[in-house]
Amino acid sequence: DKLDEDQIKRIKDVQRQMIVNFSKFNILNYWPGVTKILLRNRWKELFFLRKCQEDVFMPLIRARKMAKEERVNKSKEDMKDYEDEYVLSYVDTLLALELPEEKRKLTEEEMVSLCSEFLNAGTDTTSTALQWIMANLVKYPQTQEKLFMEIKGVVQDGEVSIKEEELQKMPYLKAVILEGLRRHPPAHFVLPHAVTEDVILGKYAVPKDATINFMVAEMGWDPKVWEDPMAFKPERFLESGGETFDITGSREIKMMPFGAGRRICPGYGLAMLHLEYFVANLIWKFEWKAVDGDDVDLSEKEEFTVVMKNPLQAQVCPRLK
Ligand code: HEM
Repeated sequence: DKLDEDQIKRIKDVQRQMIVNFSKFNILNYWPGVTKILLRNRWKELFFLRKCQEDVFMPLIRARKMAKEERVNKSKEDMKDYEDEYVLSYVDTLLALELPEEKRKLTEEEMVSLCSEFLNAGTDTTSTALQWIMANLVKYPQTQEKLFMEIKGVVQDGEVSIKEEELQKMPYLKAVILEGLRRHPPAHFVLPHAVTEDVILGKYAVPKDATINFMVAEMGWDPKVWEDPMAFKPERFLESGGETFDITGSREIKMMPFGAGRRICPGYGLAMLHLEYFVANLIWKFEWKAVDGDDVDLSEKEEFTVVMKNPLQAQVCPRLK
């Protein structure tokens, strides 16, 4: 059932290749007819990587399909239901899916694309956000200290790791995460959207089917909405009189690191939980300091997400005796 280290490494390597080449391949979306001639070699590279992805994912998808068939047959033979004894995976949900309008199942190629999207969307985003947040906690030691003191007030001395329930008692932690997502949203744009009919939006006419997008990062940095927007100040999220900030934008949209509305990131709850859990534990267990003479460079670089141009380097000292 579980993947071995070698299989995990193969998935990681092929996904990493896709991510680091993402901007390079993105341009192929525009005028494919023209780029197929002008950027022939880039297309070749993309097809080669895609083939590698299929070689890695397809055997795993097929194995899952076979396991399901075997289970169904065994259930029939033994007149017993085995479904409860088995952990449902993302691939199982894809195998069961029937497209309602087209009345068909997904092809293996579509499943490979969805698995790839799910893996990248669910890991690269969160790890990028985590790195940006930790970089700010290294750059601003007073913020790190304030967070540590909050954690200390909630967690018993000597407790090895922080539990999920304890995170709910840490408003400053949540403010640090929100400020990280506002100041450094991993996605500076959402996925391409389209309007289903001609609309007038403000002063602009948006024709049916036109691709539209949102400038996620710029929204979070808008000086008309945020005071001193380029500064890292988690306190701004504590000033709302105890009301929790609505990250889904259902009341008002002041920032939208996960998008908003019907196509909002389906993993936002998990991502918030992961970020709170990792940041709290990393700060509870270690003191994070800048490497001597290093001022923590917050320059950006675009990959699949917008990452730190110079990845964080820090001195990490255990706090627990
Ligand atoms: C800090 C972490 C994350 C950030 C900043 C983030 C951000 C986003 C954004 C901006 C979108 C596009 C929304 C739109 O087009 O309107 C998106 C889509 C998506 N995200 Fe996340 N995400 C994060 C974590 C996750 C996690 C943990 C998962 C899964 C476990 C996930 C799965 C997805 C998927 C599958 C989509 C595509 C949804 C669709 O096509 O409608 N994301 N995410």
